[in-house]
Amino acid sequence: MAPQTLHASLPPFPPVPSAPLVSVRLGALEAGDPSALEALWDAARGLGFFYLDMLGSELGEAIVAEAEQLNQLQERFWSLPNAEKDRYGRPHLHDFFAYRFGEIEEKDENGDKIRNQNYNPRLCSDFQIRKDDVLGLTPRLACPPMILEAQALLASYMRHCHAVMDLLFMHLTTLLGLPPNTLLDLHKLESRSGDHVRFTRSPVQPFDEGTARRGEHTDFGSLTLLFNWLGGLQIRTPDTHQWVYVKPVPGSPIVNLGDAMVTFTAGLLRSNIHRVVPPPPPQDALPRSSLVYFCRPEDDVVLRRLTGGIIDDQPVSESNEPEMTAQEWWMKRGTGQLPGIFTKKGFEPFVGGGDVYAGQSAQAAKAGA
Ligand SMILES: O=C(O)CCC(=O)C(=O)O
Ligand SMILES: [Fe+2]
Repeated sequence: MAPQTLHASLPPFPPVPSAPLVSVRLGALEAGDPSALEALWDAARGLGFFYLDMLGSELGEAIVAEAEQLNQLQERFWSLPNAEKDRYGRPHLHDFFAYRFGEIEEKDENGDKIRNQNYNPRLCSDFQIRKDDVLGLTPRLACPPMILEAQALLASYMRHCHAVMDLLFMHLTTLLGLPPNTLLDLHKLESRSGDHVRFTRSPVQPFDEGTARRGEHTDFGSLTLLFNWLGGLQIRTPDTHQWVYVKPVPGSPIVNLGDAMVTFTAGLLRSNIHRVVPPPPPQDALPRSSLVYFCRPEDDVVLRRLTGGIIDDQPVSESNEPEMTAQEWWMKRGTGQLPGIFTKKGFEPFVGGGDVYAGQSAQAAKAGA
């Protein structure tokens, strides 16, 4: 039986224009169904986003059920007092794997930011739980007792999400004409990597263009598996350049490709820009959460184009940028040290002025996807 999800108990997603994501059935990918592979290939090159329909797959339905449980856990996490959450925040814990929050910037007469924990409402917040901590691959960062108590659930969820990633990597390797296991070998579950689960939270707030722009980003890992229950995620469509909502679909989380896949494939695959804004009415009266699994290349993988298959037919771009390992890349991108935006042409650092989107992406780096 299909797992129950929270969607049905929430106000409905309204009939606003929404992004044309195709739906790919996980069960069909597991069976190697050629039409599902074709849909995966088109989505990976076209929009870089698709729904992954979990229903009818044992693995998929387990993930949906676990995501609901983790969403209940994140409700409890978000209801902790701010002072308690701050114990697990930057900079005490880790520059990237930590609790982070944005605030409405109140300035004093000198233009200095007023820090008043009780007054300034917290804007979008997130909390990261590292795969290597949960699977015992690294000394564990401090975390609230409720997270430790959910160890079995988190470990199972991470293993299950990674199994989905493995399946996608296997098919994408074949579709790209690469030697067997090429992408799998760069993303082994038991190797150290920047994979993590993210809880995100946005309070009820009016739409604000400046805030929306600061959050525009591409994900800088390889593949992302995203559950959300209310609208608010928007992507900018490659053809019309319009921001459009992505409708949450029960049982069908969203998969999107990140910057590493663009680099590995010399621009064949797409990492599309996206952002989170308040949900469309009538969903805007509720705070919004999402649950994200980010899959990144193993820490010591050097980010450069792969050789083989149809990647070899791609033009060679002249770049003087120094090569980085995956770990250097996510650390720099995730902590705002490398503002910029990733496009088909590769990474474009923000140098100021000019492109209307460049300023947004400089700030987007702070969104730390
Ligand atoms: O909350 C969402 O729906 C998307 C979150 C996201 O894009 C991210 O955390 O990178
Ligand atoms: Fe994202």
